[in-house]
Amino acid sequence: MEETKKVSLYDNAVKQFDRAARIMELDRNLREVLIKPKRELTVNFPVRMDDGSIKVFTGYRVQHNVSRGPAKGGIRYHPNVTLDEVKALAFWMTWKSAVVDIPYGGAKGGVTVNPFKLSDSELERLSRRFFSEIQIIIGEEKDIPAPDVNTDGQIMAWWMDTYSMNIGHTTLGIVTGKPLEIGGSEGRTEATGRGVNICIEEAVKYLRDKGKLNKKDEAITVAIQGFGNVGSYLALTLTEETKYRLVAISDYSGGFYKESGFTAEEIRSLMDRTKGRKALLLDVNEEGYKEITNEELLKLDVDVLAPCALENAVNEDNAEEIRAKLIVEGANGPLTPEADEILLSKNVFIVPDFLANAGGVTVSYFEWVQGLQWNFWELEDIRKALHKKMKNAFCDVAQTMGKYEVDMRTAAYVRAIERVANATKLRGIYP
Ligand SMILES: NC(=O)C1=CN([C@@H]2O[C@H](COP(=O)(O)OP(=O)(O)OC[C@H]3O[C@@H](n4cnc5c(N)ncnc54)[C@H](O)[C@@H]3O)[C@@H](O)[C@H]2O)C=CC1
Ligand SMILES: O=C(O)CCC(=O)C(=O)O
Repeated sequence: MEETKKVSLYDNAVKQFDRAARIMELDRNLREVLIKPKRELTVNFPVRMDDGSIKVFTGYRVQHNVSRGPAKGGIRYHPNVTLDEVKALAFWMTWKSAVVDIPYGGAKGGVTVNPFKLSDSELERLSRRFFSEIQIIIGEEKDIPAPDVNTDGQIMAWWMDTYSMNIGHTTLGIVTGKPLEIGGSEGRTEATGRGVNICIEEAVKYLRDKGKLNKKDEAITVAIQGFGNVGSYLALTLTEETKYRLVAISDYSGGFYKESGFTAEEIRSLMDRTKGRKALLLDVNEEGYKEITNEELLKLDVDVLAPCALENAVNEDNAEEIRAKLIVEGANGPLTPEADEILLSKNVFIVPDFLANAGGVTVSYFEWVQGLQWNFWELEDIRKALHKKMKNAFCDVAQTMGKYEVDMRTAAYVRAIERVANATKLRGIYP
């Protein structure tokens, strides 16, 4: 039987880095320093199940780079989590923090588990045990976890409580994405989706200025894959503005198409009804919407496609059939390098993940600063500060595109690598 080689997400991420490294003529030794993760921790840990049996789970925390500040990044619970995936996600976190210029390095974590197969008490025991296991490398000035796929405010609360109990006092700065009642920040839950929205706005302006998007009075049509934290808040913020027509949404179970566009009220209602469950949109059984598959959604004739679910959604098998003019990556790694190449050759404008979805880590940074000071800000101030950060980063990267005549992903790497490389050299790690 022919053996198929599994594609490494981390190797794919390094390929993206290398394209930028070549263009900026990055020193080869410095490249070695910058691509390698600093620390990789694997933990196998027991959890008592409700029936009294013990199950051993595997989890990871990878700190990719800490030159510009503490390691920072979410932790996901998913059956397909591997060390390779977590390494790639940690790698992207480094460039994400750098491209929006917040003083963090990059980290990511994951537990290989299907959380929907656990009871609430099993989920709590797994969460608390896992967090204790990784406590040897985390800390409010060392490495600060946050939510990601299938982890939410409740899990952040358990993690914060576990760490605080273990060290003997409440430590708000150990985790971000916490509920408001226990030191969370206004605006964190919506932040990633809102940040993606800001990038769509800036990209539409950019394309209009360049004469590449000729729609004037008509609404911009959008399709969103994924209706979790990122996708649902992107949907909500877009439908609150008349300049967009959100025509398609989806989740793991499939999607809905609505030619006239979803209203904010409909999105709010879908969010309420799918909250805390597997987010199975199709269970909602809505009237007046057409059911579509995820593949159909990706190939819709829309102005903007926002993949906000998992990695590799757009790949060499479907990239040719993508019809959107603008792709704004809400998820981490939703396009394979092969898809990227095909789409660029078709002149599709792509706002890369580590810029497009940096709103989450930006407001996490605000939450961390507030938590360290025990002093909390108003929602309006958070939204304003987020908007400023995202817009500045977008414009900075757009300028770099012009300077080097490259695509936006490569330009974003160039800006991010410049910052991390400078920090590395200044600190003297590089001889
Ligand atoms: N939560 C955050 O603040 C941030 C998340 N991200 C990234 O955004 C992506 C989504 O994360 P969240 O929204 O937080 O996760 P989530 O767990 O809240 O939602 C994930 C969504 O994707 C859907 N989904 C899962 N597998 C799918 C498939 N095969 N096809 C279609 N839909 C599928 C799920 O049904 C759910 O609607 C991930 O790549 C994550 O790393 C990036 C930056 C920050
Ligand atoms: O909020 C954070 O610290 C990081 C969120 C995250 O994991 C990501 O941006 O991919």
